[in-house]
Amino acid sequence: MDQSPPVLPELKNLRDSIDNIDAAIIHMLAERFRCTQRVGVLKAEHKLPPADPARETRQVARLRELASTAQLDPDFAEKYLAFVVREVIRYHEAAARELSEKAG
Ligand SMILES: C=C(O[C@@H]1C=C(C(=O)O)C=C[C@H]1O)C(=O)O
Repeated sequence: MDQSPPVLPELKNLRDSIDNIDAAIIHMLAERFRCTQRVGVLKAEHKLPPADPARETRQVARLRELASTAQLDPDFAEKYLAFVVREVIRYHEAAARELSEKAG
């Protein structure tokens, strides 16, 4: 017999939406990383630095504004961006290393 407590229909509906939203976020992040991978290759080929702090400053301001409008904590939005950008820059550094190793 099923001993688990009954799950309220509203809880199940909310969890279904949460699962859909998480799936959408994963797909969007995958697309974002596809773009940034290509940016990393372009930067390596043109000897541009992996990080662009001026661009990041503009992105932080923009995301904080969007978060405020959407009633999301702007500090959380900024932390999210910093987390993602840190990973992107790691990839860009690796792309630059790979290219310079290939060039010998
Ligand atoms: C993707 C880029 O490289 C880095 C990563 C960024 C990002 O993930 O949004 C933004 C700026 C750069 O530090 C870029 O320069 O556009």
